[in-house]
Amino acid sequence: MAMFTDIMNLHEHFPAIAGTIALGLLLMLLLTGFLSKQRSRFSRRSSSLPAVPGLPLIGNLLQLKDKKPHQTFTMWAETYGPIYSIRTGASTIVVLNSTNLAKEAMVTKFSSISTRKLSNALKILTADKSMVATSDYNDFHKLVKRYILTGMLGANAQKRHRGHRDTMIENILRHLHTHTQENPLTPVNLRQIFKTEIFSLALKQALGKDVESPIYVAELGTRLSRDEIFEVLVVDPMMGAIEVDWRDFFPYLRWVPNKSLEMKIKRMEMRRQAVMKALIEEQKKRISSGKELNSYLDFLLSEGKTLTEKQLTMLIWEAIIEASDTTLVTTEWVMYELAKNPKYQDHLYREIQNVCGTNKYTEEHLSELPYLSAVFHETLRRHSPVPVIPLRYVHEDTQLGGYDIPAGSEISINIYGCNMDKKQWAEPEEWKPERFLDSKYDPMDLHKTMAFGGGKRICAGSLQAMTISCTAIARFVQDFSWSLKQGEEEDVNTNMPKICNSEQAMPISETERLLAISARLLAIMGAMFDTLTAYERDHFSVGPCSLVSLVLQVLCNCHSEDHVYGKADEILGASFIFGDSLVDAGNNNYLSTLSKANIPPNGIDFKASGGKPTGRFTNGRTIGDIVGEELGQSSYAAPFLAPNTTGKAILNGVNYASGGGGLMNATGRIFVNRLSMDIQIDYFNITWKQLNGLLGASKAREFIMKKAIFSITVGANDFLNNYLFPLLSVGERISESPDVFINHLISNLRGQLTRLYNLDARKFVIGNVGPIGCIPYQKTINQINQDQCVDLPNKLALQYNGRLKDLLTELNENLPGATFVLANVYDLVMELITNYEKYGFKSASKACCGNGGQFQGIIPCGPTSSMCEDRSKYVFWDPYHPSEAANVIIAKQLIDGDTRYISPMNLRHLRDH
Ligand code: HEM
Repeated sequence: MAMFTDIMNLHEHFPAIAGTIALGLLLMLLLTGFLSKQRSRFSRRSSSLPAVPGLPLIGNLLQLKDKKPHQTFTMWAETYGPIYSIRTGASTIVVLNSTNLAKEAMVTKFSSISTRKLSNALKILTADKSMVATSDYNDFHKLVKRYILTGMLGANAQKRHRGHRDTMIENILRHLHTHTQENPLTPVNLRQIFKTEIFSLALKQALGKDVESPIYVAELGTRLSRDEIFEVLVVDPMMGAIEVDWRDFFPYLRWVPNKSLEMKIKRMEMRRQAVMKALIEEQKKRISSGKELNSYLDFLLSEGKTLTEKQLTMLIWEAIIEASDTTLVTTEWVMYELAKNPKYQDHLYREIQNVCGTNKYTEEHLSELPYLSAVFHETLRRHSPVPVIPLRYVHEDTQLGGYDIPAGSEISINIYGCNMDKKQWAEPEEWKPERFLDSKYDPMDLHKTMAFGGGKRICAGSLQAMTISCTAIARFVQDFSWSLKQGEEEDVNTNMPKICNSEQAMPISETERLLAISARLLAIMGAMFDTLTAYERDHFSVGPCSLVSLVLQVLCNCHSEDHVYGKADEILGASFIFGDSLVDAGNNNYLSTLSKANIPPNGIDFKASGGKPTGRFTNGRTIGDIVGEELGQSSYAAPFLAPNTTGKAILNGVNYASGGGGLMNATGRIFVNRLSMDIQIDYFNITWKQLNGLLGASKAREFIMKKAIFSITVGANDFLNNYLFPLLSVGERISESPDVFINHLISNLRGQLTRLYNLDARKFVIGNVGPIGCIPYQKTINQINQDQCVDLPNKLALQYNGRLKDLLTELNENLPGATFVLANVYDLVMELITNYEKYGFKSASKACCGNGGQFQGIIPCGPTSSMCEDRSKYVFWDPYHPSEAANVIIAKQLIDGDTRYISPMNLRHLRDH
């Protein structure tokens, strides 16, 4: 179902990808033979199954642009009937829109339609189906579904977790009361409070304990707060699940690499594994000390002896992520409807009063409150949090609704469509709880609608969802009166779930019960069931990761590094290069970013590419290239994100540097995308695992420790594109003094270097920040003279450099076996700028390539820039970066120079150390 989410994004970004589709069409023509075979097979066997007409090759993708897929499916059902087929790229999907057909697929024909179809991203995120919800229906599924029901979600297990639920409800109520007392006129952010508490419940049920203080995650080498853990375990995987991968639509293009996406997902997976491992290890210690709890982990450790460690981790994670969203979303919708309909709210309030009197509602009351149950089910019907069942795959020929459905088709069960079917529901658009008061419904039946699915794959958490949601609703209505902020009503009716920020939350009405509700209208992603929501769309930007770029990656860029300049006396094994645009060798080519250098005349002097741009932000080689070459490395360290940086290629080292990147994650936001140091190290973690696979654990360790140099060139952007750029970036300067900001930088760097040390790095060279007040950009915007530099940036650089020196001394003392070398780039570049003529330069103030102002320092280098005649005579290539000629001089000093510029030893010594 990530496909559906992809569709939405495809349409939002249509103009940007029009060219892509054109190229895609061409490519597809080559594959026509294959396609026609596929289609004829389908049509021969089910000739009369209605099909929604679409475009050649891409099928119905573009038609899904205006609305959410489940709404479009429902609209199509009016024309084509309750069962029809659509095509999304190369896949044929049979869409079911009525309860009878849904039941036929989920119950009667289950044995032929029980496998799951996952997107590429979901395959990685679910460890290839190692969870109840994403596994195929097989012995593993039966076993783990039994585990989750017995250990956590079944009726008996839920009794054992009663205390946690009561605590959760009391905490939420306490927050609401505090809010209304302290901020009686401000709307409350219900979602925020609920989210925190339900995450706490999920952790207690799954692991036995909430995260109360930051925990140390050994594999990430850092402590993470509870909020950060929520991001890693819940938010990131949900975002990852909806990442666009064109190869999901066109599986025959799976040979086309899409490495930046794969790495992004793998990084999420790696971080999630690391956090889960830390959480589980902590609880294992508790268990081995004899303290057992009623947690799912305790249960699995004693009962699930056949599970691998990875499976166990995935099952615990599943229990956390699946509890964290759908129940909250349903409850929020209920409160929205009650706030919108005071008549229904009063009805419910009176029912609760009649049954509970002055006592607080408890779970035991539910069977006596048919209206409460009706409110819950009507909300599930009208606002199903999982509007489309995760795609199922037909693995043997079958029939549905009398039509032949060939093996290989995908089945999409449109729950929303079933619940809006006019033949089954009178006025389905209306939210009318009383429809469920009809005597034909059993008040305690959990499955009055299809919202929880059906058959053998029916939702395992329905009991928990209903218990929590109904208790929360009853207590909210008992204690508060709820109303909507003016104007919200219309918003919701025209736009399905929409998320509002807290300023948009609704005001309270001043009644006795006092009200508090935010009008945050729900954004949902049912239990990883990748239905694109407003929330996801708000947070998700599709880059031009298109067929064009994918194909170009394969045909050009990725081969530009394929040369070997090899030397017989190969001494340095590998350089692992981290940093910013000063050393980026092309990673940003694979990102949707504004910081790119893969346009001419960048790279004009880069021999290995024949003068074509490679993504380096200079005319030739970077310092990293030159150092590797001089020290005998057999080929340049290739960009991590390049598709062919795999297999043995990584034995020459890998370059993780990214234009715009910094020590802080927020640095370089103005460029939209870039790899911060934290991400770069996460990526090295992936390389580390690959090296282990290639060489075996002990050889890999020796190779990394002895044969590899880790160079780090970073920090300038933290000043230029963060601290000194407060309006466009995060604006640290507004809230922090230079001392505090630099403290943060140093503490980040300490953590990052320690992480690399924990991943076996031993030989480090760290560049300090150059004289950033002397670059053509700064000189131009500050309108100073040729021989002047801007004071503040240089002062900040010097202050940081002083602290960096101390940090490296500290690490040299504290991390046994490691050598941290300081590259004094500041003094080196200053020397070049001050005495440029001595080094054969004609200018040290003007950019060779650029435009704007006295120093050509405003517009970066590109095809329309003016370019100097002799590139070897300029210290600066462009408004920010040194020329290759300057890089050569700097690199030579670092390799063989003395302690003025490189200390305590130069890089040749470091290599042989
Ligand atoms: C209102 C809240 C919820 C709704 C509407 C909902 C809906 C669904 C739906 C539609 C399915 C797919 C069924 C299928 O593929 O046929 C499902 C599966 C599942 N749900 Fe829920 N869910 C909710 C809450 C929860 C909670 C709170 C948990 C656990 C804490 C949970 C755990 C699961 C599991 C483990 C499965 C996989 C079952 C299987 O494949 O056999 N759900 N849910």
